[in-house]
Amino acid sequence: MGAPVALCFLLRETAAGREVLLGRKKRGFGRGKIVGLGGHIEPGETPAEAAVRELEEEAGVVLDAAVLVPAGTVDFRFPARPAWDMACTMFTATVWDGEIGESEEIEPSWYPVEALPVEGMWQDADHWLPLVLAGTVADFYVEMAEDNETVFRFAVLGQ
Ligand SMILES: Nc1[nH]c(=O)nc2c1ncn2[C@H]1C[C@H](O)[C@@H](COP(=O)(O)OP(=O)(O)OP(=O)(O)O)O1
Repeated sequence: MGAPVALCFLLRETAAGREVLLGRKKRGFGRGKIVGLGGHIEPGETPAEAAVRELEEEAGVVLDAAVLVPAGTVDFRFPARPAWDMACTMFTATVWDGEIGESEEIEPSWYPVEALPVEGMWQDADHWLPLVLAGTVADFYVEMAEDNETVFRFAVLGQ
């Protein structure tokens, strides 16, 4: 299993349809890519606690762990670079506080769920993110190719 990370997708209803909060990574791993908000789970933290902490650090979002809705997991594998392997626990939330804003790490933006910015995301995101946002709770498996960019294998393990 890879390093434990937690992500939380905020969802809001607008006149134009449902939108999800994603962010452009400004530094570090995946720099330049549009990603889910979240990050590494620190020792002693639950995935929900990590999601709450990361969303505040990255985008000023104030969440109550009790409102997080479990949304499955993704096992990210990078066989050519195993140090990048990550075991990701996901949540969604429709209730939060705080003023959403940019941090040194992430530039957050709302995107229509029906028109995700897949061109700017990791190439695997198109396989699992639409399912997650449609409410499918599953354990996804993503294995990247030698180039660490294209998808070698994708599987939905449990629903
Ligand atoms: N193949 C992949 N597809 C994808 O869509 N997101 C991926 C991915 N592999 C990793 N990620 C995401 C999950 C998570 O949002 C991010 C890794 O977290 P970060 O490196 O941003 O962690 P932290 O916020 O803890 O950063 P630091 O504080 O800089 O360590 O990369």
